[in-house]
Amino acid sequence: MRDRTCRRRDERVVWHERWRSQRIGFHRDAPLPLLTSHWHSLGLPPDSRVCVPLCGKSLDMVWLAEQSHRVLGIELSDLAITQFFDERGLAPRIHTSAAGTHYIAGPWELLAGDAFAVPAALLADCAGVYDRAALIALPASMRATYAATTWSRLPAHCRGLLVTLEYPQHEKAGPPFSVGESEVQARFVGTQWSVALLERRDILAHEPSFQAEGVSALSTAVYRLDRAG
Ligand SMILES: C[S@@+](CC[C@H](N)C(=O)[O-])C[C@H]1O[C@@H](n2cnc3c(N)ncnc32)[C@H](O)[C@@H]1O
Repeated sequence: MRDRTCRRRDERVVWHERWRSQRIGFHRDAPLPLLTSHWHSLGLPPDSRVCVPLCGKSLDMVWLAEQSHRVLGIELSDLAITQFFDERGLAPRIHTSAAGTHYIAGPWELLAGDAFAVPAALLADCAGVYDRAALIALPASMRATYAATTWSRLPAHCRGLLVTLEYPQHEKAGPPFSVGESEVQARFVGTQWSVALLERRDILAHEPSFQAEGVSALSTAVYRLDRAG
C-alpha cells in the first residue's frame, strides 16, 4: 500500500514537471477525429454534462462544448488549466473545495485535483465521459485504481468513449502505454460497465516518433462504454 501511495506521488511530480517544462507532446492542436466521428452515436442530450478525466488543455473539450455540452475536466496541473482558459481569452471564476480548485467559465468547469480522489457527488450529473490519453497515460497498477475510482464513481446510465493505443509494449516504454481490448474488458466489465469496440485504426504511418523508437505496429481503438442502471 505504501509503495502504491509513493508511486502515485512520484507520478504526480512527473506530470507537474512536464507541464512546467511544456513537454506536452500528447497535446493535439485539433479535436481527435475518433471523437468527432463517434461521439454522436452515444445519443447524449445537448445540454448534458461530460466528464473528461486527466483532461490536460485538450481541444476535445472545446469541441464537446461546441456540441452544446457542459464539460467537467479533471486535471492535476493548475498550469494546464490556466493555459486552457488563457488560450480562449477567458478569466474563470475560481473557488476551492475538498476536491481541489475549480476554474469555471462558460460551459467549462475544470477541477485542478487528483482524478482518483474526485468525490461521486461532483460527478453525479455527468451523463457522458470521454477518455483520450488518460487510461493509457497510466502504468498498469494505476490503471486498475483509475477504473476502480474515477470511472466507478460516475453515475448509472453514464456513457462515453474510451480511446486507447495498442503496440508491442516491449518495443517502447510508456507513457503512453499499450492497452489492448482484453485489458479494457477486464478493467471495466464487472465494474458495471459494458464495453463495445467501435473502431480500430492502424496509425503507425502517421506516428514518426513511434517509428523512430522502433515500434513495429501501432493502432488506436475507440470503445463505447455504458454504465448499467
Ligand atoms: C497524456 S496527458 C493527456 C491530456 C489530455 N487527455 C489530452 O488528450 O491532451 C495526461 C494528463 O493527465 C494529467 N494527470 C495525470 N495524473 C492525474 C491524476 N491522478 N488526476 C488528474 N490528472 C492527472 C496530467 O497532468 C496530464 O495532463
